[in-house]
Amino acid sequence: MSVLVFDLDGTLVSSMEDLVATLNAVLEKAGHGTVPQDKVANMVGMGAKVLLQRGLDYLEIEWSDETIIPLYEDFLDYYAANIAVHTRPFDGVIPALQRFRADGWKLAVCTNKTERLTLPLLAALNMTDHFDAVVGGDTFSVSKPHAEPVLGAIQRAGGTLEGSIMIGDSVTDINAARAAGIPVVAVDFGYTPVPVTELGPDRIISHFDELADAVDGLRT
Ligand SMILES: O=C(O)COP(=O)(O)O
Ligand SMILES: [Mg+2]
Repeated sequence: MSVLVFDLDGTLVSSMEDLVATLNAVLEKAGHGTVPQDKVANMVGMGAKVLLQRGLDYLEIEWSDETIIPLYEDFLDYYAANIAVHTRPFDGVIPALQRFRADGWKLAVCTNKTERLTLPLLAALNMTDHFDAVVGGDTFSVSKPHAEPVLGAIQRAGGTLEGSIMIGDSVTDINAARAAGIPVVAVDFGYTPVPVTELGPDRIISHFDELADAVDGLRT
């Protein structure tokens, strides 16, 4: 059976407001000021530690692997306590997941968000049961754009590489899909500094209602 492998932030869920609130709460508490929301959209996709690093770079504050640690712990705590204040699945996501599953697809999440945040977020949004496997940024020793988490998600979902498709919102997802050797559908409403039209995905959709046609087009 083939697997649809979904990215999480910016693909399945609109999480920007909660990510911005968390990032800025942590930075402010440390006396570093805040980052505007439209800038944060370009910083998401490689997990919370990289988000903090990019936020500090934007504010021109020097950081080291060591000075990031307490900020990262604060981030995990604050975000865990405020994980779905504004975060919701994008329009059409849930019915699309239900339809694909009814059609015999296996479904997986492959995100660079750490498992410790991914699992509670999916639970808070009642989305856990839609998936046959959930892979986070720390499930394997490497994260997207490496192939391993994508391949691991397919394997854990009980599917085959053949016929499987990745759905994501950024270059990280597109490169991970390429590395795994599967086609990729990009959503154009996610979080990426470079528009997906410039990243060469196999298909682009603007709404989850378009995913079935995109998937059909990749299978014929
Ligand atoms: O940066 C993150 O926290 C994770 O982002 P992703 O779900 O788009 O992989
Ligand atoms: Mg994403």
